[in-house]
Amino acid sequence: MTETKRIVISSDHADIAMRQNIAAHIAKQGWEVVDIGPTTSESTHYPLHGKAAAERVASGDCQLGILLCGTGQGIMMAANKVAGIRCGVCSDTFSARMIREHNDANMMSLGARVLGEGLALDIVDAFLNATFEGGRHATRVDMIEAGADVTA
Ligand SMILES: O=C(CO)[C@H](O)[C@H](O)[C@H](O)COP(=O)(O)O
Repeated sequence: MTETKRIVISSDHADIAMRQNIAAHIAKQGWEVVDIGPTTSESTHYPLHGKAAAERVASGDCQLGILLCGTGQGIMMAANKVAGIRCGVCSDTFSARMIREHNDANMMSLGARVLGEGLALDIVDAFLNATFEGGRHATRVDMIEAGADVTA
């Protein structure tokens, strides 16, 4: 039996259309997409949306999450305040692949005012198609989660 793949996506007001187009793109790849972002471009606050999406991942309701705000930075900071979340901003496909392969990232954020939509979709694909390598990288991710010190 194949497990249903669920991914949460959210954003602030920076680019609703880009978020919805990314959601549709991901859905075509067999993911159940849980879009909890705002539906209008009325100004809102990225900390609220970053936290709400991160809680979906931290609870296990969704395996992965994609976030957008103007730069991707603020919403990433909000998501990373939730225990168990490892979220990075990506503006290139190499980083998007590596944060899965090496950092076991469970969320990625994008700068909707930084990226064109074509590049954003390629970055999303790189993130979704990569797999955590484990090994020495698992040791390091465990250190992140434990808040390990250099003297430990
Ligand atoms: O980029 C962001 C946070 O890192 C957000 O998208 C904010 O909206 C950004 O700070 C711009 O704010 P504004 O209210 O849209 O001018």
